[in-house]
Amino acid sequence: MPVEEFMAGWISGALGLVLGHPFDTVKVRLQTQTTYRGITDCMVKIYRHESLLGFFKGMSFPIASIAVVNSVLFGVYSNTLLALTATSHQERRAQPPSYTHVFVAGCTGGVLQAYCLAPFDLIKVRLQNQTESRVQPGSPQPRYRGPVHCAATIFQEEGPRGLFRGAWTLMLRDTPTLGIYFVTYEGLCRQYTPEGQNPSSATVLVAGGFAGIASWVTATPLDVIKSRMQMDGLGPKAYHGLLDCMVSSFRQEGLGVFFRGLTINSARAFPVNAVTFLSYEYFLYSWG
Ligand SMILES: CN(C)C(=N)NCCC[C@H](N)C(=O)O
Repeated sequence: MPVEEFMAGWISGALGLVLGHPFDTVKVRLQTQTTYRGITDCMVKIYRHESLLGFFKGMSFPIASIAVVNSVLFGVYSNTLLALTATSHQERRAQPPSYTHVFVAGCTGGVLQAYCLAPFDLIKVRLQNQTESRVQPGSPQPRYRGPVHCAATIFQEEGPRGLFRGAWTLMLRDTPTLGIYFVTYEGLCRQYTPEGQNPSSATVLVAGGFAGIASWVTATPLDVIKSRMQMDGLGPKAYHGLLDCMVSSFRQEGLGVFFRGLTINSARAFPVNAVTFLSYEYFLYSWG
């Protein structure tokens, strides 16, 4: 099993993550809290109350976890394509796989990465939703002191299964959307690259960016529900499951609730995934 794909997936994921984390914090706040009037209001309030550090809350853990998550995604994707088409990454430019194979491989990567991502994502969302200031003396102590304390507290208060709160929704979100992610990337690369050649860096950047947007636009409705289910372990339970969360969010806030964070998700997706794909292709090319 080629391990380069796993390594390249890890490093490229980490680069994309640092770039996109401030956008991600704003998105999570907009999806789960009703105190903000929009993206600008949310950004101004975070900056005033929590300083620049507020945008980077909950980032240390994803940096560690991206090693697992992104390497699983790209490694499983590429190795599934290898199993389906018997072509390696280098051979695929001359013998491109069918879009059905690309979609199936993307979905397979999506299921497995969602399973690994679930506890890390839960901790990230809980930490991002703490609005207490770290820099103002005398302000109230946040519930979680950091990622390890957060994991231990969830384990104690909500049990081991608590660490997988929202995992099904995450899997439903990621399985088809990661198929869409890789199909969009492949489609755009093929469209703008002469047959048999490798795509240029500009093509990889644009195709990666649009792959990110296409997948996040389709992922946003379940992303909102996933974030709400993850926050539901705190205090009295508001939802009896995924369907109940969808129905009661719709009843209380209308159809628009499923598109909360869509703009910020798309704005974040372009640079993050442009950098992710560019560095992924670069590492595979230089190690190849
Ligand atoms: C729609 N979904 C779930 C994705 N496209 N997932 C792939 C993750 C890529 C990158 N780390 C990111 O966070 O955008």
